Amino acid sequence: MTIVLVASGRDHGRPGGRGPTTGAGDPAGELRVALESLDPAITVLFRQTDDEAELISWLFEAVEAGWGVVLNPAAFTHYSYALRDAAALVTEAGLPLIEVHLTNPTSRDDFRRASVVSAVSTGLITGLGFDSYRFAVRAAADRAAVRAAVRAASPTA
Ligand SMILES: O=C1C[C@@](O)(C(=O)O)C[C@@H](O)[C@@H]1O
Repeated sequence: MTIVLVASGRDHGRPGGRGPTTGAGDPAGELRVALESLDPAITVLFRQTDDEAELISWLFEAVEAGWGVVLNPAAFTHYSYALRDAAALVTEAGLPLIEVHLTNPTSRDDFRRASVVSAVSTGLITGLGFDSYRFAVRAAADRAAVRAAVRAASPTA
């Protein structure tokens, strides 16, 4: 089962940082350790950028490939209707999209109280640092597995 982890935000992509590296590279540091504890049947692909158009293109790619998505939209969370529409295509295709925030944005600035992505996300995990990614990958993989099982039991579902 393949889950693509799509992250924006400079902290996530810093060379030698704790989060995903750029492109499809290996994760660094804490995130690698966290994801190594997951089920080996789950393949996690990493994508990191601060470019909105690139983020959107990766959501289109997930729809075409049938991948579940873990998405940290960083500040795009709070205003990007373009990203929201692309996220909606993922969930409308029956694929899980788990929105992730390392912090709890609602306890920060007022403008962070609203997420324009949450209404179309399968679920939301916030405030658990890098564990947010681990739980989100787990949730996306579980959702995809349940859907596959339901489809196998009832091909018209
Ligand atoms: O860039 C980020 C990081 C963030 O998405 C998080 O992971 O906590 C929360 C956002 O509000 C902020 O703009």
